[in-house]
Amino acid sequence: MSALLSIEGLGIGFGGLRAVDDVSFSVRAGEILSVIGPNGAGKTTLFNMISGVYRPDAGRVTLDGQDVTAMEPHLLARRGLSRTFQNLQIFQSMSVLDNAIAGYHLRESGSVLADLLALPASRRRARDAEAGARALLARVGLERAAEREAGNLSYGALKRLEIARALALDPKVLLLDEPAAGCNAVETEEIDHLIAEVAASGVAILLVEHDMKLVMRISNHIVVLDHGEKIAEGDPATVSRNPAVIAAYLGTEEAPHADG
Ligand SMILES: Nc1ncnc2c1ncn2[C@@H]1O[C@H](COP(=O)(O)OP(=O)(O)OP(=O)(O)O)[C@@H](O)[C@H]1O
Repeated sequence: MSALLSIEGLGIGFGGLRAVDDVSFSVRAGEILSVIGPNGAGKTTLFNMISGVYRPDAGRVTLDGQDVTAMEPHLLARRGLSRTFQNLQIFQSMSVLDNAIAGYHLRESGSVLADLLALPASRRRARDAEAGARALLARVGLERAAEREAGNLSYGALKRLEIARALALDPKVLLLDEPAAGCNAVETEEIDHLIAEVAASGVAILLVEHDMKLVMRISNHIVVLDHGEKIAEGDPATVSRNPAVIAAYLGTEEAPHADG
C-alpha cells in the first residue's frame, strides 16, 4: 500500500541550531511509526513541522499524495491529519461529552449565524455531532463518563478523551505526542490497546513517546533522531540493537530494549 504521509528532507533551524535536519520517512495506512530519540533530539519540532505549527525551511510533507508543506493546522485537519499535544488541550470545566463534541466543530465550516438562529441545518449538525461524539466516547471506553466534568477524570482517561477528540476529525493520519506521558502502567496499557485499535481501523499513526516499553510493543517501524538527524530506522528489534542508537542513549535511563 502506498504511503499516507511522507516527509522528505524536512528541516528547520533556530538561530544557529539545526533542530531537525534532512529527515525523511513515510507512514502507510494501518502502520504505527514511532519517532524516538534522547531529550532535545528534535521530535516535537518534527511534529510541529508536520502538523503545520512550524514552517520548515527545507523539505516537503506529503499527505495522501498532496503537498501540504506548511499548511495551516486547521486546513491540514480537514484534509485528514489530526494530532494530540504533549500538554492536554482539554476544556477541564466542560463535560466529557462537550469536549468530544468540540472535536466535531473543528471539521465543520457551518455558519455561526445559522447556529445562533438554530436553523434546521445547524440543529441537525448538532444532533449528528452529539451522536458521533457518544460513539467516539464508547470507542475510547468513556461512554459512562459522558456527563461528567472533564476535570474530574483520571489522567489516563483525559489522555483517551484527547485521542477521542482527535478522532472526531476522522483522520487518515493521527499524530500522537507522548500519549502515555504521566500515565501509570494500567492507563498506559489502555492507551496501548486504543492506539492498536485505531491503527487496525486503517489510520496511519505517528507516535512520539518516551515510554520505551510502549514504543517497542506497538510500533511497526521506528525512526531514531539524535541532534536533529535521523540516525537509524527499522523494526523495534533491529533499532534496539543498532550501535548508533545505543550510543545516543548512553547515559540516559530510557534506552530501547526490544524485549521490553
Ligand atoms: N521554538 C524554538 N526556538 C528555539 N529553539 C527551539 C525551539 N523549539 C525547539 N528548539 C530547540 O530544538 C531542539 C529540539 O527540541 P525538541 O523539543 O524538538 O526536542 P525533543 O526531541 O522533542 O525533546 P524532548 O524529548 O525533551 O521533548 C532543542 O535543542 C530545542 O532547544
